Formats: sequence, structure tokens, C-alpha cells
Amino acid sequence: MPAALFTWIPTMVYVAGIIFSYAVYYWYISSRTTYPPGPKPLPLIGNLLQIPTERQEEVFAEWGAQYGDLVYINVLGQPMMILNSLQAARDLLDKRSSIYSDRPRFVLLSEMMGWKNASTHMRYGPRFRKHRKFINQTFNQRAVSAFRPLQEKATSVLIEDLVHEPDAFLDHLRRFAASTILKITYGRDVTSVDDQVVRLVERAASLTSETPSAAGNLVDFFPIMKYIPTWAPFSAFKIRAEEVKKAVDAMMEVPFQQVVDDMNSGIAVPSYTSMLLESHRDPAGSIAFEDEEDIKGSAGTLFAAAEDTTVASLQTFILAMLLHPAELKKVQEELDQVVGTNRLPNIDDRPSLPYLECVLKEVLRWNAPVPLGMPHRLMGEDFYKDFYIPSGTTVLANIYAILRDCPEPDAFIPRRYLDDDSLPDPHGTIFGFGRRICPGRYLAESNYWQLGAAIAACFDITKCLDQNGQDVNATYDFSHGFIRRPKPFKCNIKPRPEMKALLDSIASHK
Ligand code: HEM
Repeated sequence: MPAALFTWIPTMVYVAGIIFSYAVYYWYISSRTTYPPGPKPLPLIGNLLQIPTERQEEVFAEWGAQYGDLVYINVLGQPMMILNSLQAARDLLDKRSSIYSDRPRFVLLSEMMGWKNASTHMRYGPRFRKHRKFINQTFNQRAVSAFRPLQEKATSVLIEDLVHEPDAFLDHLRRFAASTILKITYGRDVTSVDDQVVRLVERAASLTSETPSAAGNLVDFFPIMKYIPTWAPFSAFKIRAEEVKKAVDAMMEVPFQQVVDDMNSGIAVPSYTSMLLESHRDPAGSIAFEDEEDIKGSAGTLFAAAEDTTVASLQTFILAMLLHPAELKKVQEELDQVVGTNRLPNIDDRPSLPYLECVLKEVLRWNAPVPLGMPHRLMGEDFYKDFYIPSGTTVLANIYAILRDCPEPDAFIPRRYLDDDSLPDPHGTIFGFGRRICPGRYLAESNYWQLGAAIAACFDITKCLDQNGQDVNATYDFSHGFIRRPKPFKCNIKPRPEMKALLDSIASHK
């Protein structure tokens, strides 16, 4: 009998070993299926009612302070995660970009409002890679240096316009942004913000961003709603979506068709669109339908993605200089010393202007133009810091919160970048992360630098006062939405006396 017992011992040890290993494995998995923390959801609707329609980035930052770097919520069953630290954004969106680079399904925007061929909304896959390849060919770091003469000319035009019509500074900034991107994309010269294509794009963008009705918001969660007939109750969103689609189609179609017509007549100016059309034509001159849709869609996206963001960053620069005249003065002293007063600064001067660099960084930190970036979608389940993140989670990087991770985040202190070289450069954050990082960032950065430097060199920016010596702007604030920009404000933009000779010569060359 004891001998028989001994023969069972190895088997029992083996079985016990299996049970133990399974228990450890089960404990490990279940301990790791803890979701990241977040505000308590309600049954069925989840955290829907806790998400504000405005100032989302600020509320998400408050949640970050309460729950930590990762905040997990769900909206009508759709899991969402907000990343409130640079570390988390880098670890997930950059280092694990192979699974974090999809976009959520945008039923309202892509499938109903006509943005289906837009690069910004493209699902991860071969078509996404094709769009990125198209865009990178023209907008990579080396290629954008070819646009320098265009940027410098557009800068001179803006300076001249600011001398003559300083109060219309916002229109001048819009024209600067529009003229550079439309010239590159379609070879089109824009002389005024009343240009037909500028109006088409601005109409499509503003109709798209107007707050949709509740039913419009719901269709992203219940795609079946897109089949509601237009005579049925709650179908107003569908009629509106059709109106937006007409505007988006026109925005994509009209400038594209002009390039095609010009190419057919042999008068096309080389551009992003003409170059891609040329390289995708077969020997008989025709082009595959999908290629045409991708060229048209990516081109149409470029202006929509470039104009508002560029204007918002420059508007914020002007506001910061208005509110912090001592900083403007320091930048002007540096510019006078390095560049002098006989020419405008150019990008070659950049390494010699460290204080200007600090001011430009601080402006972007103070108000990141796209505070929540664009949503990424996780393509498989993931574990991070012992938290479980389910497949299909929508992931938002809270760029606003990330840039506030520094001493006195509300204060405008450009020196912070000289005093502490461990502070992350906002240029590495405001353009998003991973494989979806903004492909227009090199153009955006050089436009921003070029114009910020030129405006600081040429103008003093001061408050507009009423008869009682009071500031005509009661408050200064930012508008809240996908783009965060200063709310409209007035200011005096006056040529600096020491720049008079240069400004006269710019005017005479116009
Ligand atoms: C200050 C100016 C700009 C800012 C702050 C900005 C910011 C951003 C951000 C945050 C994203 C989302 C990145 C992500 O998903 O992680 C993005 C995407 C994009 N941006 Fe920009 N952008 C700017 C200018 C431009 C310009 C000038 C262009 C075109 C030349 C451009 C074209 C695009 C495109 C096509 C995408 C979509 C990329 C994709 O989904 O793969 N942007 N941008």
C-alpha cells in the first residue's frame, strides 16, 4: 500500500503544480483586468452626462488630478481613455503606435457629412498609409524648405497689410494661412479672404463644427440611426448632414477640378495635386478612380487642417504680446541686436534668437491650438501599468493638461525654457503622437516662427483704451471647441519707428 502511494506522489505533485500555475495565471490576469480609474459611470449611459460640451480639456485635466495619468470612462458603452501625462502619451501612442493608430468610426462626419476621403478621419490600413505617403512627399522636413520664398513673400504681404489695416489683423492672418497652403496644394494664388475656395473651405469647416443636435451625436454610437428616413421624427440631423455634405463635396471638388482643367489646358502651376495626378496617370492619361479620390481627399484635408490651426497659433501670439509687453520688448531687443532694422528676420536667424524661441514655445504651451488632439482607437487589447485597456477604446491625449505639467502653469513665463532645460518642448506635444502625428508640422512650425518673428520685429502691440482710459476688452478668454483660440479682441498694432525705412521699402515692392 505505501509503495502504491509513493507511485501516486509524482502525479499529485504534477496536478497540484498545474492547479497552482493556473491559479497564479488566473490571479495575474484578473489582477490585470482592472480598468484605469475614472468617474463612476451610470448604468447604460455610462459617463455621458459628466462630459461637458465646452472646456472638455479642462474637465479632463481635473479628472487627471483626481484619478491620475489615465482616466477611463465609457459613453453609452463605448470605452474611452484620456491620457493626462506626456509619459503615458509617449508610452502608448508613440511606443505602441502599431496598435494605437486607428481612428474611431465617425459615422456623422465621415459617412454622412462627406469627410469620408479626408486623411484626418481615415481608418488605419493601406489607404491611411497611402494618404500619409502622399502628404509626406510634399510636407517632410526637407521638402518644406522649398516653400521658404513663398513664406517670405506671404510674410511681407502680411506686414504691409498690418501697416495699412491693423484692425483687420485676423483677416490678414487668415489670408496668410490660406495663401500659403492653397498655393502649395493647388498652385492657387489667394489675394483676399473673399477668394472662392477660401469661402468654400470656411463654409464647409464652420457647418461641420456647428454643434450637432443630440440625435446627431447619437448616430456615432448607434450607426443604425443613419437609416432613419428624413420624414421620421428626430431626423433633422440627417437633413443637416446632407446640407453639410454638399458644402464638403464642393470644397473638395472645385479647387481639384480647377487643377485638372488647368493641366488639360497645359497651364497648371506645379502643386501637390498636379504632381500627384501626373505621377498616377497611366500612359493614356487616365487615372484610377481610387487614386483620384485619394488625391482629392488628401488635398481637401490639407487646407481644412492647416488654416484654423495656423491662425489660432498666431492669434494667440498676438494676444500674448498684447498682455505681456515686457516680453515683446525683450524679443525686440534681441531681434534688433541680431537681425538689425534693415531687413526682416528669416529662418536662418533662428539659432541666434534664443529668447524669441522661448517666447514662441511659451505661447504654444499657454494655449495649445488643438487641446485634445484627435481621437486614436486601440486596435487590440492592451495592458499598461497593471491596467487593462479593452480593444476598441477611443484614446485622447489631453495636450492641454500635458502642457500644464510645469510650475505656475497659468503664468506666461518664457524664461522657464532657459532656466529649466528638462522642460519638454511644446513643439513635441501640440502636433499629436505616434503614426497619426500631424504631417503638416514642419510647415506649421516654420510659418509660425517666420510670422511671429516678423510681427515682433515690426510692430508694437498695445491695449485699445476708451475715453476713460479703460481697456475696451472687458476680458480676455479662449473659445472652447476642437480648436482653442482667443475670443475676438481688439488691440493697437503700430509700426515701430525704428522700422520705418524697412516698412516703406516693403510697401514700395508690393
Ligand atoms: C499650429 C498648427 C497645427 C497644429 C497645432 C496641428 C495639430 C494637429 C494635431 C494635434 C493632429 C492630430 C494628431 C494625432 O492624431 O495624434 C493633426 C493632424 C493632422 N494635421 Fe495638423 N496641425 C497644425 C497644422 C497643420 C498643417 C499646416 C497641415 C497641412 C499642411 C496639417 C495637416 C494635418 C493632417 C493631414 C492631419 C491628420 C493626420 C492623420 O490623421 O494621420 N496640420 N494636426
